[in-house]
Amino acid sequence: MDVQISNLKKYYNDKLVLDIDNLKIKKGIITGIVGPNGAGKSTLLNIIAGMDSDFEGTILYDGKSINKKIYKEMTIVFQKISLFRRSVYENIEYPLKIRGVSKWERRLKVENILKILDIFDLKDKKAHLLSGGESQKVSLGRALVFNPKLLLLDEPTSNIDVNSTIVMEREIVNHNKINNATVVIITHDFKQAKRLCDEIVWIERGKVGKVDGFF
Ligand SMILES: Nc1ncnc2c1ncn2[C@@H]1O[C@H](COP(=O)(O)OP(=O)(O)OP(=O)(O)O)[C@@H](O)[C@H]1O
Repeated sequence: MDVQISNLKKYYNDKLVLDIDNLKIKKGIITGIVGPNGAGKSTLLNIIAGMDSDFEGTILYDGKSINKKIYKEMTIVFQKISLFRRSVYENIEYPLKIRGVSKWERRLKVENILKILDIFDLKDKKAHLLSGGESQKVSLGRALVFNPKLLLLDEPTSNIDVNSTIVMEREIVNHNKINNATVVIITHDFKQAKRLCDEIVWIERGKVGKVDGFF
């Protein structure tokens, strides 16, 4: 899925926090969004995710305005993780449940995700008892489990140790390659951006800037 952003303006209490004339997120690649604190990166990702409709301008997904079908084909992993007060298994199973996937197929998919993200031992643990890093891994699992066409990630490895970062990055890239999925990732880690991303968008004071010579 590609995303075309045109004439986007977003205000918080009369303050213009996003002002983007034209930005295209290309289909089937990993796009990194980088820039200083408070630049508007999370605000932009939330708008793309359809979580915030209070803006001026247009966002088109494969040329269409947001609708229920498009909404079901994408997901966002927030910077501030919000999991249900249920088991890790139930949290990861949820997106499949609401999409009408059968019970046996849900089990297959959830167990596969638990294995590939190396969190099988957390399966029965209550999500509100997880550490920050464990929660981030479960959140990525909950996002990957239904093979979203558009995966939006807001600093997904900010609390993650080196080995788990390798595992998470591997699965983000696998998802992109195997499913030809579009991935957008906000990161403050330039090395991570270089490792993962095919393109970089630099955001500063709500505007898209130049990134010549990044790679
Ligand atoms: N709910 C809100 N109400 C008012 N202002 C907000 C709100 N959310 C964000 N802002 C402001 O909008 C601007 C952009 O914030 P945003 O979180 O998008 O930045 P960011 O680039 O993601 O920053 P960081 O790198 O620190 O996560 C900031 O000035 C922030 O203070």
